[in-house]
Amino acid sequence: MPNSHYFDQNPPFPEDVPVLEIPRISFQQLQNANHASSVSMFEACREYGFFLLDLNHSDEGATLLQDAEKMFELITETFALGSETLEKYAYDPPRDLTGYKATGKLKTDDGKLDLMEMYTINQDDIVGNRQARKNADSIEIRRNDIEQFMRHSHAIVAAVQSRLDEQLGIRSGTLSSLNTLEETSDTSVRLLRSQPTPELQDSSITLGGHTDIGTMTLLFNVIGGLQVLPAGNENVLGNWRYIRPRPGCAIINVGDTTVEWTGGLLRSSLHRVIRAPGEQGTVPRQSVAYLVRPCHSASMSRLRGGIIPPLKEGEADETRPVSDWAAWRSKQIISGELKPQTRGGNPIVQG
Ligand SMILES: O=C(O)CCC(=O)C(=O)O
Ligand SMILES: [Fe+2]
Repeated sequence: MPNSHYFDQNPPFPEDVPVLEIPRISFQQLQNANHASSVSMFEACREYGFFLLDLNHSDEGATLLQDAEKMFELITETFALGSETLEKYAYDPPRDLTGYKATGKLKTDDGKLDLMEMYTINQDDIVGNRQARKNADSIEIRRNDIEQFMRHSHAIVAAVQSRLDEQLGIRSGTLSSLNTLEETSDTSVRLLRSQPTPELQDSSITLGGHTDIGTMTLLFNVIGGLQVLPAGNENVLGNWRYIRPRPGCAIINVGDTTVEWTGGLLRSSLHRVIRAPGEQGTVPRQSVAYLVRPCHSASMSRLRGGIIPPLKEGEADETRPVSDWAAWRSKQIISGELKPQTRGGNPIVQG
């Protein structure tokens, strides 16, 4: 998470583990439409599908760091309720992913079961786009804090998307207009927590390999364990790289929906969470993700204009509504028809 005191309270990230060196992009520079920062951010979204967003030196960034601290407090309060209480708010997959997910509900890549507890809170519930849902008490008490975190995260993602619009050469505001807070969507705040597992191997998987299905994800964590499989690498243990959490920074990653919209120019990378490296594996791990999904009314079809490649002969536009598309993809993954893998990152074809 956010601020350095959280990092100081925990064992350090070890120096001797393989790390993916993703660029650290200053949010202040992106706000100022700094050209070099926008280009680096765009290139990172194409090459890695991930970058670090440095929130220092920006008022909006500082506010979001404070909001994220409150979400970390909320994680502690929520999971302290215990799984028996939280089961009353259990999620109902595949129809409804909001609510509590206990450990052991998902298959991991090694054929075992996941070790991550999650509680997912839907945007519409929090901003009032639909009738409020009854959540665990810890969440009900902090509705206002959650709304602030959501609105501020959303504004930061929208600012990033504006720079992507420019780099893609499409009309300003295009990407963010497809995932507004004003319309219903499956956008959510996800609270994640895993307990240390001293009895298990260092490489034990906490949350299996996946790509995020939505448009973009903004993530705060303090303890390592998040890993990315860099594009072009076979999915074997030695090829995965850690993303090192940094104080004052959020981790941003591109989701599958943006890959669709950009005709595969941007990349959504395969990532997972394994047991935290070194001494960090001895403490509980918390993270908060803001997972942006397109509005229910948005289209999944490829955007037109700029450097986005037009559909080739024989290629059909995606016409399914966003919810059907997401349900179809989840079903393919659950049934094993589609192995989750890195998508997009295609070369730019000069017209
Ligand atoms: O906990 C993390 O660091 C990553 C979580 C994640 O990838 C997700 O919730 O989609
Ligand atoms: Fe993810």
